[in-house]
Amino acid sequence: MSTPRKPLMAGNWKMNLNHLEAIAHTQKLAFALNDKDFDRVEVAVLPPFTDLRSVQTLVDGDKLRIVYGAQDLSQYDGGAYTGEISGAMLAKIGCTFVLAGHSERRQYHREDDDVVNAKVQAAYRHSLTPILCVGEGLEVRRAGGQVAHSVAQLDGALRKVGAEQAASIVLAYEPVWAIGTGEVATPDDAQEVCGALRSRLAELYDAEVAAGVRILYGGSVKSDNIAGIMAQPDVDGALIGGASLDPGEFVKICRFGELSS
Ligand SMILES: O=C(CO)COP(=O)(O)O
Repeated sequence: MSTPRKPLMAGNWKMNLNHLEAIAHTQKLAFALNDKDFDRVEVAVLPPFTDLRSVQTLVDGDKLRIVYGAQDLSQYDGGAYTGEISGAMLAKIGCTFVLAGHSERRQYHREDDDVVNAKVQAAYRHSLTPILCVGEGLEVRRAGGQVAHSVAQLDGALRKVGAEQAASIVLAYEPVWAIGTGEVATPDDAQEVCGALRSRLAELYDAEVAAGVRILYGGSVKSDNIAGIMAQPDVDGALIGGASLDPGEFVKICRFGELSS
């Protein structure tokens, strides 16, 4: 049976590329993508906040076939929260997606499941699609606790999130030990946790919700390791860090999304 889920390849630029560099990068990306026929994969970029206006201008002006989003949002909707960016601001600038619960936010900014849950709800209040990241560190992996850990993070983030909203979420399994390390999870590792996340969605909601949600893998994805990961039944795309900073390499990875659909 063919999957109804459109593959999604999302480039998380992290804290790289200023707004001028973002213009050059997006133009190269647009040229490479439009050069080929990418119909069956959704391509997203997640630039720093200060780049969003540049990216929006190019995407709108040139009708580019990419969508964009942010790497974080405030759990609050507005007011005296110095330094925060609200979901409303992101929606107004045309964001489709927003990351929630990335391990770097959990680790360096002490975001726990309650904060991640509040951010997921804030995203929905402003019609943004959360890309909810879960994944275990090395200690947990060595102890064999990767499924329990990732499922617990999913449960925490989806508290008070109804079926209609959950149906549109995107999940990303990003084992922390594989992020930026060159250590990529094996296709079986990726499938084990992505499959468990889908089963958990069926328990929390129903089979239809579970079957429709896209689940990405992230962690040292490159064009030479993505094929085996994309071949897994419960992997619907990738969240790409370092390799998304090279437009040629990113487009090559996106091509595997197209091929797998
Ligand atoms: O954290 C990631 C994407 O969100 C993965 O980063 P790398 O692809 O650089 O390992």
